[in-house]
Amino acid sequence: MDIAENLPDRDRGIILTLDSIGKSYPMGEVSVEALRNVSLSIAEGELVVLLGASGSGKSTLLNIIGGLDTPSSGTLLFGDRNLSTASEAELTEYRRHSIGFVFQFYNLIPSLSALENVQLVTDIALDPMDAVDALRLVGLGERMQHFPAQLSGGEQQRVAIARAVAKRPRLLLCDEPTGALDFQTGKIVLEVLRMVNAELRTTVLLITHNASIAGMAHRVIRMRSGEVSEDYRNETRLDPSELSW
Ligand SMILES: Nc1ncnc2c1ncn2[C@@H]1O[C@H](COP(=O)(O)OP(=O)(O)OP(=O)(O)O)[C@@H](O)[C@H]1O
Repeated sequence: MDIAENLPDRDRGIILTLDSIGKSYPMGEVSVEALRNVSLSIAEGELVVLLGASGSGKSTLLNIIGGLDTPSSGTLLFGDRNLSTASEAELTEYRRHSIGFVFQFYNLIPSLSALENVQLVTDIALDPMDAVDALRLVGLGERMQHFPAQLSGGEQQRVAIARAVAKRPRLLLCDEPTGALDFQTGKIVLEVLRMVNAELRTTVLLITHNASIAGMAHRVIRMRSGEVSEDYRNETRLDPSELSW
């Protein structure tokens, strides 16, 4: 199957290639095999939802893709750059410039305003967006001077998304971005991610245990016991407002 099918022509390159990725954690006498023989590639511009039950290996995979952890075996390419043999310094540079992270808990600095939280990143990025533009993009143009405690959970997550996209990463990695949010607020955050993917053309990999979210993806990958158990494209995508759980 052409994994870039339905994508605009300019987005048909492969951004990420995983070949037989394995990850084991030594635990005394035994070791936990968190990932086994994971092979897949992701096309530039795709919005991929990675599903799986707790313990299936989703976060481990995301951490390896994001350069936060290294595989025990196999090869990981970002474009044609081999990350499985990269040094710590190279991985730091990769994380800093190529990857945006959004986690379940927003990790904002409480003593800084929304704008200052985003500026922390734009101050050190190579070719950042204007921090004000990033906050307007996520619909927070009117709340920029607010501190995290003055914002709702959904608004704080939108600040976190603005912070992640402001450095113009090629890949946005989201680990349970709606996990701490109620249904309606979660859908607003998912709409922001859909819009970032559509308008900025940022490749998005979103991991969740919530199978309902799969409907908004170009492509769905399901993990079970450290392996890819399913990998398919949605013929028709749902708008986040049409999702229900
Ligand atoms: N640092 C670690 N040391 C030992 N075992 C680990 C470590 N990190 C993860 N594991 C194990 O690897 C397996 C996969 O964990 P992982 O966190 O990737 O799953 P997950 O699908 O993201 O789960 P969840 O949805 O609960 O976050 C689990 O069995 C977990 O206990």
